[in-house]
Amino acid sequence: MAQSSNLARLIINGKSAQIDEVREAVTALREEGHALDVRVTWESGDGLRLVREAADEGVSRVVAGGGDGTVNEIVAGLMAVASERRPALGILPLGSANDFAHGVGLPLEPQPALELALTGRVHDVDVARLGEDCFINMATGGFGAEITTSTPVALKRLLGGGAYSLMGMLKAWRYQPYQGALSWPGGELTTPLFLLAIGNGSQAGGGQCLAPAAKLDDGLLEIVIVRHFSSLHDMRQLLGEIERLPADGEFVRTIRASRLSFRSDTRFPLNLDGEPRHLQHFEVSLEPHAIKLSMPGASRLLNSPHCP
Ligand SMILES: Nc1ncnc2c1ncn2[C@@H]1O[C@H](COP(=O)(O)OP(=O)(O)OP(=O)(O)O)[C@@H](O)[C@H]1O
Ligand SMILES: [Mg+2]
Repeated sequence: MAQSSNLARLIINGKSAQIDEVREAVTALREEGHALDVRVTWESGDGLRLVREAADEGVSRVVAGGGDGTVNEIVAGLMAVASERRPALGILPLGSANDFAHGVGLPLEPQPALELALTGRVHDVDVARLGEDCFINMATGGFGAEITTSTPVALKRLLGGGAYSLMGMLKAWRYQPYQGALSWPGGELTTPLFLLAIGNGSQAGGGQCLAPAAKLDDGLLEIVIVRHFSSLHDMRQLLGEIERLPADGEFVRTIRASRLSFRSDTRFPLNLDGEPRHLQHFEVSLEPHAIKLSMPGASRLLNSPHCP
């Protein structure tokens, strides 16, 4: 069935299904006349199936209710639907970090968030494919994967402590660099890696803005490659470079490319929109303008933002 309807469907993580403000927001939008129905996930994989069902039933807009992991699964579900039948996407942020929602500049209160998800203007945004997975926000690897899976509070404390505490923690963790061979259109690099961030969106790890120039609609990924270091002196230099993100620094290299190929000597820890993976080899490519996302026109993640 073609998606000509005004049917909207909220697919919500079961963890958040009984929150009073969420129930009130759904009721309020129905009272405004929106045809909104709700499906609840129980476990991993449900989001994928529920998106497929929504598309088969002619739903025109799917709202992902949950954290970054839920958004990731709903996006993967949308990407599995043929583009001409693919519903648009709205987001009701209900996670602990909500990095994608923060980056986009979505409202975080359930009622305004659901209102925007259903009624906002849609913008075509890119989606990254990494093997069988997708990500819409950011993939982080190496130490980046570790920090984006730790809690925002622990991370803030750690980074707030500066180079000395970070060095101590790396020693305590016995952090070993991963040898990475990277190539992209126009360049290649083989280096011991401390951190890799591949941004379609800009922030991960509970507010860490690792790819500040990334845009969702420019057909490019902002890729930040951080080389490993061995002394406190090097680490200070590295932290300084991370602040500035030079194109070709001593430790930090920042690239904008539509694809990236990566190979390591062991399985490399990766985190895709908050979902952990371990891969020795991967290819990332971008599918331009793959999803219609309901978002503020003035979002700083749009290449050509426009006010409503
Ligand atoms: N009913 C449920 N209870 C618990 N977990 C669920 C349920 N339904 C789905 N999941 C799992 O929850 C994960 C997604 O969680 P999500 O990212 O939405 O929340 P979060 O981790 O709390 O938020 P954030 O990523 O912002 O910290 C997925 O891996 C999914 O498999
Ligand atoms: Mg981009």
